[in-house]
This record gives sequence, C-alpha cells and structure tokens, in this order.
Amino acid sequence: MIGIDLCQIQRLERIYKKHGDRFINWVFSPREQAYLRKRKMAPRTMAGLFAAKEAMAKALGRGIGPVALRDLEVGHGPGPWGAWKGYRFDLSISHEGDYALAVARIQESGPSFSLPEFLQGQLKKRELNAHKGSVGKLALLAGRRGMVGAFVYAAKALYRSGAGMVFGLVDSEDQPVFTLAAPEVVLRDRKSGLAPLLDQVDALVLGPGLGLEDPALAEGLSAPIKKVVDAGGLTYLSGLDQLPDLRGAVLTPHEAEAQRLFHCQAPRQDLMTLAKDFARDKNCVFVLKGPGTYVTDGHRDYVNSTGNPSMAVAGMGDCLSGIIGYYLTALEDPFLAASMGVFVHGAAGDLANEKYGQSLMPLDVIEEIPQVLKKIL
Ligand SMILES: NC(=O)C1=CN([C@@H]2O[C@H](COP(=O)(O)OP(=O)(O)OC[C@H]3O[C@@H](n4cnc5c(N)ncnc54)[C@H](OP(=O)(O)O)[C@@H]3O)[C@@H](O)[C@H]2O)[C@@H](O)CC1
Ligand SMILES: Nc1ncnc2c1ncn2[C@@H]1O[C@H](COP(=O)(O)OP(=O)(O)O)[C@@H](O)[C@H]1O
Repeated sequence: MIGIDLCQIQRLERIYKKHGDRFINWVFSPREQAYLRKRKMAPRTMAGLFAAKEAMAKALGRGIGPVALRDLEVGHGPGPWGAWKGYRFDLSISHEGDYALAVARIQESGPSFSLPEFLQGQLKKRELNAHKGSVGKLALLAGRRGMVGAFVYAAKALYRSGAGMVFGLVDSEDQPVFTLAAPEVVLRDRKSGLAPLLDQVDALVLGPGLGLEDPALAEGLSAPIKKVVDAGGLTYLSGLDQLPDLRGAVLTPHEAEAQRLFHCQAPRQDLMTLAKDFARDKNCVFVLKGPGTYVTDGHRDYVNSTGNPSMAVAGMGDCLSGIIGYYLTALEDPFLAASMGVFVHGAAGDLANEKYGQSLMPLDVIEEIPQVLKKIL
C-alpha cells in the first residue's frame, strides 16, 4: 500500500507558535525532535515530517487516530525512512512554496520477526515432483459433539502449515457436521480405531476437544508414531499411574495442564524445571505454553519470542497442535519441529494482532500462517 499527504507549512507554524513544546512532544519522537533542533525548528522541516507521518498512516490503511502520530517515526540516513511497530516504509518528502508533500510505501516486510539461528535453513521448499502423499500425511484425533471447533482449528492449521493430507477420525453419525466445517479433511469412522490408519500416516495429532471416555485415546497415545499430545490427551495422561512410552511425542500443556500432569501447583519457573526433567526421562518434547512458551527435550531449551496477549482466546492451543503436527512430518527432530511450530504460531499471531487486536480469533491466526512462511522459507 502507498499513502500520500500534503501539509501547509504555515498551518504547522501557527500550531507550533500556539502550543510550543506540547505540540512537539505530542507529534514527534525524541529522535525526530533532535533532528528538528538541528534544523532550528524550521517549519518546512516540521511540515515535511508531519506529512510523512500522515502518509504512513494512510499506507497502513488506518489514518491518524488509531495510530499515534508520535509512534509513526521518520528517520534520516541515507535518505528518509519510516517505521511503525516493525513495519518499515520507503518515504519521499518534498517542499515547494507553502506546501510539504510526502509519499510513503510499506516495505514488503510488515511486522518484523526473525527465525532463531538454530531454526534457520531447516525448512525446505516443496520439490517440483511433490504430491499430496509425499508432503506430510497426518491423522487427527480431535473434537467431538460440542467441540467441533477444536477439530477444525487443528485441521486448518495443519493444511495452512503445509500438510498434504489429513485424515480425521470422527464418529460416523457426526461426519456431516465435520465435513461441512472442514471439507478438506478425509474422514474415517472413529469406531474402527486408529490401527488401519497408522501405516498410512507420518504423524498423529491427538487430544484437542477429545473426551476422556474416547476409546481411541489410549490407542493413539501408545501408537509407535510421532505425535502431538494436547488437551484431552494430556488430561488422560494425568490420570494414569503408569505412563505409556512417550518417545517422539510432543506434549503441549498450558500451565494448568502441566500442573495436572505433575500433580502439583508449582509456579511457571518450577514447571519449567519439572518439564525439562520429564522430557529427559521420557525422551519426549515438552512445550509449556504461555507468554514466552518454553520448549525442551531435556537437553536443549528454547524460549519463544513471538506471540502476544491477543492470542489468549479459546481454540488458540488447538491451532498450535496442528502447526506442530505438520512440522513433525517436515523435520526429523521433534525438538526442532516443536520449536518451529511455536515460533510460526506466535509470528502468525503477531501478524493477526496487527489487523484484529484483541478481537482476534483462531482462524485469523491460521490465515496468517502463509505470510509467515513466505518470510521464513
Ligand atoms: N470450539 C472448540 O471446540 C474449542 C475446544 N476446546 C477444547 O476444550 C477442551 C477443554 O478446554 P477447557 O477450557 O474446558 O479446559 P482447560 O483448557 O484444561 O482449562 C481448564 C481450566 O484450566 C485453567 N486454565 C486454562 N488455560 C490456562 C492457562 N493458559 N494458564 C493457566 N490456567 C489455565 C482455567 O482455570 P481458571 O483460571 O479459569 O480457574 C480453566 O478453566 C480442550 O480439549 C480444548 O481442546 C478449547 O480449545 C476451546 C475451543
Ligand atoms: N499472553 C499471551 N502471550 C503469548 N501467547 C499467548 C498468550 N496467551 C495465550 N497465548 C498462546 O495461545 C495458546 C493458548 O493455548 P491454550 O490455552 O491451550 O488454548 P485452548 O485450550 O483454548 O486451545 C498458547 O499457544 C499460548 O502460548
């Protein structure tokens, strides 16, 4: 998007004379104020900066109001540039007679996030001869009546992340509802169990919106396959005296689920220590969700930097389990898969937050996954 603005120099001069530093502090950042002082507070420079800010707000499609003028920053060197919350702008500013004119164009990047070094170069673009069976086939054991959303969010997150084929296990009488909600998923009858599917898929996502009484739960948890275990799967594990073999599994509890799993009310810092010990003992990956999600396999740690409070909304964890599920098929190492999933989920949440703020819903985040992948692939 581009934005353009014309500003009358004398009008700005009048406002400055009337309001003085109050006006300057309201409109210009400390860096801009230093620049203005160097220019002896010249009204034409002030008007140029002002026009640039208005042009940036227009390029963002928001206008002044939702965006504070002082936050829209103009810098110099080499040439003028603009910045707002991770967005960068190309700027052109000109003066002629009574007017200053500015044009702003958003650079491609949008909110900035950079993939941590240990994740760089891990993802590969699809081969030219890729087909739906070669790019990640997964089974999804999620959702039930009243919890269709959990199934839909996990499934759509799987496909948007890059999965080629998702098989969903649902009760046959509920299939019409699930088909309507997520027609891209190939449905199989849950009563037939997981076994017929296990040879056909590379990984399993298990637990979002799943009831504890579901017979497929125990079967899924003990299946010798890479898997994400979330929500219902975690609650089921919490009730067991003897845990199944969790090698290769990625567990994704929020704090309350982790407390249930460890049978204690420990604070986050202690849960992180318990998570690391647990992951080492069980040869699995533990993802302790929350602001600064913590990922550990007992030997390596990663604290995620993407994500924001607008993501505190029902169903957000279901998206994450789908995203990580896909990366279990794309990356050999489950620790890297979990870390990549957590990073992408948070980055997509940050892009969605730019558009929706705290009105954000899970599907908004899923729709931003392609933008994140464009930047990191
Ligand atoms: N549309 C759908 O189909 C959806 C389906 N979903 C599916 O629903 C299933 C059960 O979900 P659930 O909310 O009933 O159980 P659960 O998450 O264990 O919370 C229990 C209690 O724990 C607490 N608590 C929660 N989060 C916390 C946190 N981060 N940090 C700390 N504490 C936290 C909180 O207690 P409070 O703080 O309120 O006292 C909360 O009341 C699950 O399978 C899921 O996949 C949902 O994803 C929504 C959309
Ligand atoms: N304040 C926050 N900052 C960053 N990420 C958050 C914040 N609140 C929630 N999230 C993320 O949103 C997701 C919520 O997951 P979860 O609590 O399991 O939701 P649900 O069970 O409703 O699907 C997690 O990935 C968590 O890290």
